[in-house]
Amino acid sequence: MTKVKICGLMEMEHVKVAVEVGADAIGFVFAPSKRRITVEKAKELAQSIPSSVLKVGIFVDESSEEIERTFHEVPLDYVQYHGDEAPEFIKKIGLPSIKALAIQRSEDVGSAKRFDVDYFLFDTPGKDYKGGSGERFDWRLVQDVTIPLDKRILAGGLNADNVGEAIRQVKPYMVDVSSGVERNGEKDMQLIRAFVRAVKDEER
Ligand SMILES: O=C(O)c1ccccc1NCC(=O)[C@H](O)[C@H](O)COP(=O)(O)O
Repeated sequence: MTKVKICGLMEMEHVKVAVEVGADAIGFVFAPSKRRITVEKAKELAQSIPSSVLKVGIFVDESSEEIERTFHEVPLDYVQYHGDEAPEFIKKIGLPSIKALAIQRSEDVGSAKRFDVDYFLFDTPGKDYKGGSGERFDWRLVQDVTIPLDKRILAGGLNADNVGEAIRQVKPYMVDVSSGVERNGEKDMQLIRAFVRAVKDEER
């Protein structure tokens, strides 16, 4: 069964509904974004999340000190590197990791081999911020890549209507959504429920 990550949560009611409907991971954005959350707030939300649900911190070219401090203080399960972090930087920090790759051309996936990380997150290049654009990229660009299926997370413009097709085409280990579960720029409980249901309805 494909796993689901709901990203950019900032309110307790949204965390609760995501957990209740069976999200496997929740993402907190600690980078410039309209979804940026403070460490204190993320810590409060994290306390209501059972250990079976992974807590992921999203960082963009942040210092190692700040990443390590946030990881332990929240506490998080994974660090998602969403900027131009070097492979050596990620390796030196040594925390469980996800590297986001902005996919525009097939060559963009090629950089993956430089990284020793737990997962790769394929995303649409950001516009206002580094991620969370709400736009899809061409999924054919990541269909025939050599990255093992169980290391692939698909993101970028997913929603309840297109996630089934995305899973059939890309066969990711996990799908990730932010804009697709928002209405008027705010997370929406019905859309969170609909997204998770759409993923769970789709067998790998
Ligand atoms: O979501 C953000 O605002 C964001 C800002 C800066 C870096 C990363 C960000 N999001 C990371 C995610 O994992 C998003 O879920 C992913 O980019 C997909 O977003 P969307 O296309 O809106 O579903």
